[in-house]
Amino acid sequence: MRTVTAHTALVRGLLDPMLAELAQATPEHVGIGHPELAGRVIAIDLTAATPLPPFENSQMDGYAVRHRDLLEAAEAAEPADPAAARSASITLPIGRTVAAGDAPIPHAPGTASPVMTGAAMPVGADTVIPVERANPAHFTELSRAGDPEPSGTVTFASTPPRGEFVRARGSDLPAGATLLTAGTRLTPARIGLLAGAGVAEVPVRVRPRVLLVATGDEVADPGAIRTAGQIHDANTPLLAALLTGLGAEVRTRRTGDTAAELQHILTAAAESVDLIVTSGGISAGAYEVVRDALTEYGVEFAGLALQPGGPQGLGRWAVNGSAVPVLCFPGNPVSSALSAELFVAPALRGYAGRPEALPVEQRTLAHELHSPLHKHQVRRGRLDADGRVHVTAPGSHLLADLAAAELLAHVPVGVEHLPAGSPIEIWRLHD
Ligand SMILES: Nc1nc2c(c(=O)[nH]1)N[C@H]1C(S)=C(S)[C@@H](COP(=O)(O)OP(=O)(O)OC[C@H]3O[C@@H](n4cnc5c(N)ncnc54)[C@H](O)[C@@H]3O)O[C@H]1N2
Ligand code: MOO
Repeated sequence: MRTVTAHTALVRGLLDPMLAELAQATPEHVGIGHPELAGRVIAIDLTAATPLPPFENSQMDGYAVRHRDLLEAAEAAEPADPAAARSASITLPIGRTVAAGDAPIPHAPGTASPVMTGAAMPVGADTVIPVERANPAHFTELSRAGDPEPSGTVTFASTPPRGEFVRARGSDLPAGATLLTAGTRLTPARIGLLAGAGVAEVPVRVRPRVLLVATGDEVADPGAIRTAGQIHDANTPLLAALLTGLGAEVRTRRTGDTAAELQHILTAAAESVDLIVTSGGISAGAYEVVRDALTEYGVEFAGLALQPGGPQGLGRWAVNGSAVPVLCFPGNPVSSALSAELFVAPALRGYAGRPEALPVEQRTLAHELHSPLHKHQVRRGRLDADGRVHVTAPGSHLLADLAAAELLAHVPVGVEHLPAGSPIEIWRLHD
């Protein structure tokens, strides 16, 4: 039996060169507001064309002043005592108002210009005093460019530090600085950064295109069961959701137990996909459509020291000059889901700029368990209130237990029995 480690290396030998090639492919350009941008991966290093913020602006609704004017007015009020001057109240004439979105205006020296949060600092002013620290503590006169000259005054109780509440041009990022490097996954905050920097179209890595083919005469569409003995297709929706969540662009097909039909599907799709994944039809039965259809094309089938997920196939669909990697998963839903998690997910996470592995923890078993001696067993389970691991039955048809699971518990090869209280490695699901 092949070990999980050996099979993983063979799968990565197929997936890694394919993904490396995709990472170098011509990037796709996705609009900055497109809902599908989140989770995509930057294809090339991006730099800031302008500084962020692009102009000096106010951090508060308040009065823009020249700090020197405050100092001079305070000294005039308390000429003999510099300490008293710092806390002397100062009255200035009100200047022109500037609102967010207005073009920058000149600041008349010796005045206090009403300024709103985000508005360009009046040119010549260097400090902002929030309106609630002024007297009156609300705006009394707002006179924008083109309005009649303002005539009132405003009083400040003391002199703030120079530059207070002014956001300097480039204080977030200077022009030419790196916004994001190639390979970075787009989180909401990173999308916000690109948008703030004025990037309209984002060059992202193309998504791996995966053809998913579920097989089996017994497998039917939702609501389409016509005879006893048929079951609903759980694997296609499950694997499609899993692979889509990993960043793949998934297309799906279903076929019965006729090898020629499966061969036809694969040949038709081979030119337009980067990976083929099949489910079912690979074990020891009489009607193993995947094994029958792919063996003659050099796809190799092996038994792994793994449960669930024992039977696996791997190779390339090499027809008409294409050589698309093919992975064949067992038909049981839990087996195919775990096969995808163990063998495909790490590579796709890496391509998507995420940590390859699920979060790993060492925990304690709440109860005893048994495992096949010569296989690596992966059990599904949950943590109790004390953080101990409870696992469910090992059957690979148990979809409800998989759906309720929050962890995978690993029992290594060579272990047949673990008593309650044993240490056990778990992988956290739902990252
Ligand atoms: N004599 C032996 N029989 C089996 C062995 C073995 O070593 N010797 N291995 C068992 C193990 S382990 C697994 S896993 C399965 C794998 O079988 P296949 O990959 O050939 O898959 P199928 O036989 O087509 O299906 C297995 C099981 O899963 C159901 N299934 C299939 N497709 C779907 C789907 N799309 N949605 C929901 N359920 C699906 C199918 O009806 C079967 O019940 O073989 C064991 N047998
Ligand atoms: O290996 Mo199978 O996947 O146990 O059910």
